[in-house]
Amino acid sequence: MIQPRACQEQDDNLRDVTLSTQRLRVLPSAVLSNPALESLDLDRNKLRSITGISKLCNLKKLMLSKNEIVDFPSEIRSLVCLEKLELNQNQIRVIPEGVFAHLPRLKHLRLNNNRLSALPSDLAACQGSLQYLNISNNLFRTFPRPVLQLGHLQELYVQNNALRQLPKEFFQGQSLKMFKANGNPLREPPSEVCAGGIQQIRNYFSQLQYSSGQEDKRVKAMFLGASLAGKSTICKSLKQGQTKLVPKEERTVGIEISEFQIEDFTFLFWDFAGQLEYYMTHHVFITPQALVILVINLHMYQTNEKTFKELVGFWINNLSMRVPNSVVLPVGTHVDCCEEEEVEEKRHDIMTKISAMLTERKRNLAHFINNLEGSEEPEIYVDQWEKLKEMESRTLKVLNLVAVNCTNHYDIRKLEATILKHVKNEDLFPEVVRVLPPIYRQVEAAIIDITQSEEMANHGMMDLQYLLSKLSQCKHLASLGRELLQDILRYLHRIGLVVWYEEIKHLESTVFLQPTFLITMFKLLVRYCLAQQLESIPVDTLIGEHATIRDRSNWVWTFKSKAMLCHRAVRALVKHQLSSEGMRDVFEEIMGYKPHRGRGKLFSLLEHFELCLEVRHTEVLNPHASEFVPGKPWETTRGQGESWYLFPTYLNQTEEVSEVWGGDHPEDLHIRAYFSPEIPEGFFQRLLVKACSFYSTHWVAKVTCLLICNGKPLLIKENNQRAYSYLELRCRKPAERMGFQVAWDFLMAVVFIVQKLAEEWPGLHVCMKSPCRTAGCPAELIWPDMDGTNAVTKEDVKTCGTCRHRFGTELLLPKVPRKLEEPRMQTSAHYYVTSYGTTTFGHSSIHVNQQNISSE
Ligand SMILES: Nc1nc2c(ncn2[C@@H]2O[C@H](COP(=O)(O)OP(=O)(O)OP(=O)(O)O)[C@@H](O)[C@H]2O)c(=O)[nH]1
Repeated sequence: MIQPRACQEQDDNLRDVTLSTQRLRVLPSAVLSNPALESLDLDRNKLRSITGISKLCNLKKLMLSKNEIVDFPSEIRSLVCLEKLELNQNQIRVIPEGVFAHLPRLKHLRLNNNRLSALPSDLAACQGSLQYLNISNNLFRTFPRPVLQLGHLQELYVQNNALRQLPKEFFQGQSLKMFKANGNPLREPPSEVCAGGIQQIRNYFSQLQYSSGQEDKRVKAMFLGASLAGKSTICKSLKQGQTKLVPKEERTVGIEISEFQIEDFTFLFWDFAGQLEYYMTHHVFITPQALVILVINLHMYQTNEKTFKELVGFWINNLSMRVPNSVVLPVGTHVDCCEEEEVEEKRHDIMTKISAMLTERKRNLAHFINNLEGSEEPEIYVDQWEKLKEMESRTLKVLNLVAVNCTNHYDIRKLEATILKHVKNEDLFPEVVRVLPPIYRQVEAAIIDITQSEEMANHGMMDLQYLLSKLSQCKHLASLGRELLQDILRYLHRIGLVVWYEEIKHLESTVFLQPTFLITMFKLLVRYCLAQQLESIPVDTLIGEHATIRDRSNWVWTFKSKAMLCHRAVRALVKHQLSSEGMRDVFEEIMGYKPHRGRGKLFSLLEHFELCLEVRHTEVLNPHASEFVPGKPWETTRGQGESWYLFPTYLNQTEEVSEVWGGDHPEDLHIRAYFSPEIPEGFFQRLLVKACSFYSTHWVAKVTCLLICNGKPLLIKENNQRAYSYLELRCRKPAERMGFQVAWDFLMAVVFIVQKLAEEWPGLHVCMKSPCRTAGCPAELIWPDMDGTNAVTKEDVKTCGTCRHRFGTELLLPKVPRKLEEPRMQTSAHYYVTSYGTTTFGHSSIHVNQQNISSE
């Protein structure tokens, strides 16, 4: 029977009972007979009702998250002392009137992940007490009116509903400190404004007091597809309203951006280069809420799996992972080079294969969900189950393929009409129309004037303060303050018109008025044939950087063998490339003014987007290293020689890591992170950058990486095969029992870096498994949820369902057995990476800022 953890040990006055994850269907009578109870945690059970709870009239906290409640339990009205109520992740549709009127002390209410579309009006009775309300992931179409009266509310979460509008009255009070509304088709204020936070929303509404809002109809269209598909041709033809054939030699480098009008819609076209080398920057530029135009050269297309994968499948997979809610319009070009039936046959083949891909994705997700539901303990997989369910609800909308001959004016007009028809469809694009205060448009127009003016430098970079003074010179913008300008820039950044990375310290006061230049910066170091570029740096450029031909040879050697470049090499390379593109004048601006000092804007960008990593590259002992004196702070010696940067994209060897690791051993602690549908392009390289910033002793290679922590090695290997993509993590089996804690902490830290990174691909499913330790046994153990509140698993021994061998749990999972004499821990150890640089192990955490580690 049930073993209520706390109840077992309870004395008569027990006030706090935890009964989570017990598969309860009814409340145990032992609990109901304890009226002194103040806190009852019933998370993750199978409760449909909580009959009898009204007896617990002293209850202050009631947690019922992740149960099977459909009808709101009205008995809660008797719990008049209640301060905290959690009913999230149930199936509640309606909350009756007459419950909250009796809960005047309620401070904290979680109702997220239910099916609510309204709140009862008596919720207003909690206005003196309620501070936290979460109604995210429900079905609200309008903002619930009772919330307007909650004058003490400090946190409100309404994400992932169907809200179109937020009421300005709600933002008039000053108590609100946290508000999240992403995932709603908001027009007023638009999501891009809401993303700026409460103050930006308040400013937005106060602007609307002076003049009424204007409708802005704007669409970002991204042209994706393989090289030479015809992306630039379509983009330019649509822009100019006539056929505009692009010569073959004029390949797109990086991304090109252009803006134009069709009727009253403003289109921002992002034309992505099709060459593989640029895929590394896609995570920066492929953003949600855009119309994706997937361009396919029908002449090149063959009705076989291989060309489908290359020209279409690759993109569909990437879009499903990165922007799973997108609308995709496939456009087939070169129909003039095909027979009429051929076009039809290929169109049919492409559409059939795309829908087969989407069906397969759905089937895989359903299969994962079934696996979890059918497992022996489904309740320990609730988080994974929910994430899969959410993923299942998001799918690409792929429209019918339009076949065009780009040399034909009529076909271009036809394509234009099709695009317009789709963007006018509110079901497809609920967020196309945004209501904005007129000042937003005025600032935008003034910025466009500035960028087109004579005095504007080619690079389009401008200091924020200078921009403000320029804009203030415009007649109607004289009163524009810094805060409002920042709001508007944030908005323009989110819609893609300017680029302003305020979150990067080094760039917070630089606005890129022409985003194309930013892409020019990226492609200085993320490009095809970088080694040849390095080899061709002319002697006078080398001399300018105090380098010799011999240095250049060394740079080439280190780059080819280790994918590393030193600071001087980067400077010389960038100078050389800028000169050959006639942009030598921006060199100092982007690389910093003095050699060896100051890293310049380029590195801030590359590091922020995890494209490179500053590494140590010392081959000799350092005679200047400071002496370690026990009890005194020890400082690592910095500034020894030059900085080196690792560019994992260009790694091509694997031997070095294998040599240091010394080969796999059957005894190793061994786990796998499975990726579905596949490991995204650039994922592994970015993982290397992240993980190696945490662990400064590391060896890296093309598909493997070895990290060292406390002298212990951890190996990460990538295996990206179709339908079998995983990262393998290995540690040596510890010699004694307590060594497991250290090994699992290390593995877990990397697992959390993997999971954190995977969040950037909302359509990507990552599942952790431990293979059975019997040689040849194919069984794998799926890891339970790691939500920090539950012990990973209760047993100390696991039996393999296939080979029936029994193993100590610590060999398979991060569950380390307690020593017998050890007292029971109050809370289970938990781990998470809260932001880029913080990781928590059990009860302590470390903050990592690049390679500086400090404990908190
Ligand atoms: N005959 C014919 N030629 C086309 C058509 N569409 C594009 N082209 C030609 O195909 C070549 C490649 O077109 P682009 O528009 O440069 O292709 P892209 O997809 O931008 O290529 P990348 O810059 O490599 O990414 C150009 O020479 C175009 O003139 C078409 O429908 N018919």
